[in-house]
Formats: sequence, structure tokens, C-alpha cells
Amino acid sequence: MAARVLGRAGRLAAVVRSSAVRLQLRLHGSAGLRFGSQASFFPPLGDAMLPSGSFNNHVALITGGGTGLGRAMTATLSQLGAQCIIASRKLDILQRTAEEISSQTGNKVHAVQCDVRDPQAVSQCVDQMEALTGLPDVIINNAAGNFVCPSERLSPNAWKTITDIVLNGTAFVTLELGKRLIQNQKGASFLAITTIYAESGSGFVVPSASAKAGVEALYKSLAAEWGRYGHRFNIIQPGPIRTKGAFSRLDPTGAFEKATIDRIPTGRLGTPAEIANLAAYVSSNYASWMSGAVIRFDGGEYVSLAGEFNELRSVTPDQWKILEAMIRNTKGS
Ligand SMILES: CCCCC/C=C\C=C\C(=O)SCCNC(=O)CCNC(=O)[C@H](O)C(C)(C)COP(=O)(O)OP(=O)(O)OC[C@H]1O[C@@H](n2cnc3c(N)ncnc32)[C@H](O)[C@@H]1OP(=O)(O)O
Ligand SMILES: NC(=O)C1=CN([C@@H]2O[C@H](COP(=O)(O)OP(=O)(O)OC[C@H]3O[C@@H](n4cnc5c(N)ncnc54)[C@H](OP(=O)(O)O)[C@@H]3O)[C@@H](O)[C@H]2O)C=CC1
Repeated sequence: MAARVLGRAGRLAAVVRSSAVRLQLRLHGSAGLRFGSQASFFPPLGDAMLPSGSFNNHVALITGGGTGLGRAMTATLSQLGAQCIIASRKLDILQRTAEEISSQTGNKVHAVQCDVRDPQAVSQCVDQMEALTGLPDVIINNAAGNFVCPSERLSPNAWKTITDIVLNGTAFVTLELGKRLIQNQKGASFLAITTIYAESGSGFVVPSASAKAGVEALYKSLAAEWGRYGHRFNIIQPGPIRTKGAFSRLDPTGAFEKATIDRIPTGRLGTPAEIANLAAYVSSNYASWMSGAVIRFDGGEYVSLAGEFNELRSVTPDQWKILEAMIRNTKGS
């Protein structure tokens, strides 16, 4: 009897061992995780989410509003009634975007040239803005610079260029407007667009990660300090959303995009319209109790990257039977 049981256990152990080897080969040999078609569960909606007129009589400044996500946020705010000012270095692009959005929404979008790295240029931009629209109700710090690069290849000027745009630029815009708003006793919503790796850090984009982390500290600190002046400060951390500006500098070959989609639990990239809806909500009076918030908006990518055992998603039900038998077999050991 005992011999029969031992014999069966031995055969089971052998099966388990050989299957485990096959499983290990599959796990380590697999080129990447496959999520199948779950993206169909999570269709992106493109329409503006808030009621029309939500931003009537509101003025919004969007840095980097001529392209990519900034452009999408401008389009949504404008559609919802805001008078927008978009500011960045390339006036021709700003003007084209401003004309296109204004003609679609019927609400004026103003284009103002400004290099956010230069505090004097920022001050002049705010002068121009005051003359055009008055001080803003909504400020979205969206302008950024970035590229992938091994840190040992970064020159001091490369480091300075990225951190100047992202951290100093956000600080210059925020402090210049904050001071003037305080002087005029006018409340406002400030929103900073950072990224999921502001929290985790990331190799190969170290100046961006460091500067975005600084922006988050800046916004959380001011949320605590300037509530008394009627100012809210919030942060959105987007995951990957295809824009020419980001993908040309971070995924020049296109290889990263496929691997990224494979590891996003919702099975797809985000869309500019989706983040524009979130930014509009956070900047609106519907979110007037929201301050100091850090909102991760990434289809689940951050937690997918973080969890020690998440790779077990690729284990099949048959393989689970074997694994479970192996684990149960340890009873009493
Ligand atoms: C696919 C994954 C998606 C996930 C995305 C997650 C996060 C995304 C975060 C983002 O921020 S995306 C936004 C990206 N958009 C932009 O970067 C738009 C604006 N960018 C630019 O204008 C330029 O790319 C730049 C370089 C940031 C600024 O331009 P400019 O002021 O004209 O600088 P220079 O060309 O003079 O360069 C300054 C300095 O930097 C060195 N450098 C430039 N490119 C590289 C590179 N690829 N590798 C290494 N070093 C570089 C350059 O040589 C200069 O240094 P020197 O020492 O030579 O003077
Ligand atoms: N797309 C994505 O997957 C993700 C994007 N993000 C963040 O979203 C935001 C928008 O990025 P995205 O739309 O993808 O990329 P874009 O490159 O399209 O946007 C960056 C904008 O910043 C402006 N800008 C750059 N340097 C300066 C400067 N010195 N002064 C003023 N404006 C400047 C650019 O305009 P100009 O060249 O005219 O100056 C451009 O409009 C950024 O903060 C980025 O970090 C975060 C995570 C993911």
C-alpha cells in the first residue's frame, strides 16, 4: 500500500518536474506577454464629458497647447466654452492650432510665443495674456522636453535643457501667475501633467524623471500653501498616449510601443481625447474640492510593471494545475 502511494507520488513528481521545465522554458523564452483582445472591453470615448458651457466665462492657459496632448486639452476646454491661451516656442504651430480650434468651437484661442525656460519671457507672456483676456482661471502646465538616452551619454547641457523646460519652466509659469493671482485676489485651478515614472523613476529618461518628480513636489507643496488664496493644485500622470512629440523622441524605432501595449492591462494606449476629458474635469468647478491629488491615468500600466508576480498572467489553466500540484505537494515539508 505504502509502496503504491509512494510510486504514484514519484510519477506525479516526475510529471510535475518535466512540465515545470517546459513551463520555465515558455516563460523565459516568450518574447512578451500577450493580452489577447481585452482592449475591446475598454473602448475610448471621444466626446467631451462635461456639460456644454462648463467653462463659459473661464480663461485657460495651456503651455505646449499647440501640439499633442496640450492641443487636445485646448480643444476640449474651448468646446466647453473657455477662452484659451496656448503658449510655447513655435509661434507658427501655435497660430495654426489656435485658428483650427477657434473655427471649430467658435471660441477664441490666442497664441502667445513663450519659452518657459526664460523667466523674463514667461513674465512677458503673462503681460500679454492679461492684456488679451485677463488673468486665467485655469492653468495647465503641459509643456515638456524629453528623449531617451543612456545617462552616461548625457552632457550637462542635455540635463539642463530637460530640467529647465520641465521643472524650472513649470515653476516660472506657476510662480508668475500665482503671484499676480494672489495680488488680484483671484482663485485658479493649476494642473501639472507629469508621467507615471515621476513616482517610480526610470532609467534612460533620468532628467525627465527627476524634473517631473520635482514638479509633483512643487504642486503638492503649493496645494498645501496656497489653498488660502483660492488656488487648487493637481497632477495627472499619463501613461503612453501616442503623440508625434513623445513617440519620435522616446520610441524612434516603434519597438517600444508594441511591448508597451502588451503589458497594459487594458490592452491599448490612451487617447488624447481621454486625457483631455480628465484634465477638463480636474480643472472645472465640478472638482472644486480636489486639490493635492495625483491621478494616474495609464490603463493599469504602472501596477502591471510593478507587481512581482504579474508575469504569471501567461500561465495557462493546464499549467496552473501542475503548479498547484507542486505547491500542494509541499504540505508538511
Ligand atoms: C513611447 C513611450 C511613451 C511614454 C511617454 C512617457 C513620458 C513622456 C514624457 C514627455 O515629456 S514626452 C514630450 C516629448 N516632447 C518633446 O520633447 C518636445 C520638445 N523637445 C525638444 O524641443 C527637443 O527634443 C529638446 C532636445 C528637448 C529641446 O530642444 P532644444 O532646446 O533645441 O535643445 P538642443 O537640440 O539644442 O539640445 C540641448 C542639449 O541636449 C542634447 N541632446 C538633444 N537631443 C539629444 C539626444 N537624443 N540624446 C542625447 N543628447 C541630446 C544636445 O546635444 C544639447 O546638448 P549639448 O551638450 O550638445 O549642447
Ligand atoms: N504622450 C505621452 O505618452 C505622454 C506625455 N506626457 C506628458 O504630456 C505632456 C505633453 O506631451 P506630448 O503632447 O506627448 O508631447 P509634445 O511634444 O507634443 O508636447 C510638448 C509641448 O511642449 C512644448 N515645449 C517644449 N519646450 C518648450 C519650452 N521651452 N517652452 C514652451 N513650450 C515648450 C512644445 O511646443 P514648442 O516646440 O512649440 O515649444 C510642445 O507643444 C508633456 O508634459 C509630457 O511630459 C506624459 C506621459 C506620457
